[in-house]
Amino acid sequence: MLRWLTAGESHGPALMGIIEGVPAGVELTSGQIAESLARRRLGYGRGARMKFEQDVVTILGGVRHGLTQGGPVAVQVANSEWPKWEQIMAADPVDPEILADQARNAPLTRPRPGHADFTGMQKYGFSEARPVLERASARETATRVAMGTVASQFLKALGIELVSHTVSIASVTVPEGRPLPVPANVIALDADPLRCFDRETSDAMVAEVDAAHKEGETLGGVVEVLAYGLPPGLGSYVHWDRRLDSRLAAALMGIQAIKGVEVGDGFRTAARRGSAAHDEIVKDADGKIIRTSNRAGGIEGGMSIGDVLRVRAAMKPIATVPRALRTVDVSTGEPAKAHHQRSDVCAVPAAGVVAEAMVALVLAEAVTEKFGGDSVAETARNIKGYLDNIPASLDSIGH
Ligand SMILES: Cc1cc2nc3c(=O)[nH]c(=O)nc-3n(C[C@H](O)[C@H](O)[C@H](O)COP(=O)(O)O)c2cc1C
Ligand SMILES: C=C(O[C@@H]1CC(C(=O)O)=C[C@@H](OP(=O)(O)O)[C@H]1O)C(=O)O
Repeated sequence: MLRWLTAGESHGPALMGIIEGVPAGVELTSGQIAESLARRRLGYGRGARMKFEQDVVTILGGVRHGLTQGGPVAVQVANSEWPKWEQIMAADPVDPEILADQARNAPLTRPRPGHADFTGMQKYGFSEARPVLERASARETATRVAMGTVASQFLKALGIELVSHTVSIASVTVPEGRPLPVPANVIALDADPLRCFDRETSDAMVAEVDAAHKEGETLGGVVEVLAYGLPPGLGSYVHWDRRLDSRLAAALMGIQAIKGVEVGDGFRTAARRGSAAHDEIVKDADGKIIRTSNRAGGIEGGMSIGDVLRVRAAMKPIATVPRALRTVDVSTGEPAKAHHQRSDVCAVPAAGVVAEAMVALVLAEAVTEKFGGDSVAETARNIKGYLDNIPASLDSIGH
């Protein structure tokens, strides 16, 4: 069993994540987590905060000399901007006069449409939006990426590797039928301004972000996560909440601003006829059972089939639109423009890195559930034993 939790606020001293159930012997350093966090800050169209703020990683438990020890892994991501927020976000009571002096502590009474602000105030009984947005903010995804790095390192030791990339920014989309990026392409992908695998489309995406920026607009888009090297049989058809697809969908929908999830060809499959929608089972020249296509995205019946896993997530445009949206000032009851200080124009490339982390966490959980193991070597032995015992008549890809 693998479980994890995050804590911390957007402008707090640090974010914190704890992941429990990671076998011993997984290679992990704070440098690797810092590298993943740096990938999350990438992307053309992110706001000023990405430049001046820094994530400072400390592993507080569960790792010794670069290897997990089997206990919970605790990671702190400290915020280099904390000194500016020390009083406003202090855990302990602060002299109200000191707070009254700080312009950035002005009550946020103009809730932003598309954010948790308004309903969060109703639900938790706050008179302004600061306490809501501090926790609702996608700053928290830094911890998810830290937790996802632990999961990815575990998966990597078992030969499972993930790739994420940007499929579209607004209506600019990678044309259908382009080859999928593979793990060897990750460095090139991270070097692309929008983490897009198609040069021409990436150029068009940059132009789209520039145009939106100029017009005081924001953009969304679609990201895709691929997982290579999965064995068949992760997840199960026996109960809805054990299905790998339902778990992936929940994990991806749990990312701030994600409004749609697709497994394999997803919504595009719905428009096809049955004979053109599925992946036929045939024998190759060596007598191995293979699929003629991978429209299902590597999942059938809620289980991995041993082919490449492919899931997509659709992100809405950033809600803090510079050309501010209409709202009501809840302190006066008067119509107003929504609070806006700064924001990303587009955070789709970052969302891809977060989606990759969430998929890694779901897959690592599914692996520990099926194969167990107190050490990564034991997990690997258990996978081998399972694969070796699949009869020759069922010999297939991913096996
Ligand atoms: C990586 C990332 C960065 C984001 N940056 C911003 C931002 O700068 N401004 C903003 O208004 N929303 C941003 N969001 C989205 C909001 O956090 C999100 O829309 C809000 O919390 C409301 O949640 P919902 O969209 O899921 O309903 C970002 C989301 C992600 C995943
Ligand atoms: C800080 C991060 O993302 C933030 C997520 C976010 C939001 O509303 O979700 C809004 C922005 O913060 P602010 O409103 O303070 O400018 C982003 O910069 C981060 O990803 O590390």
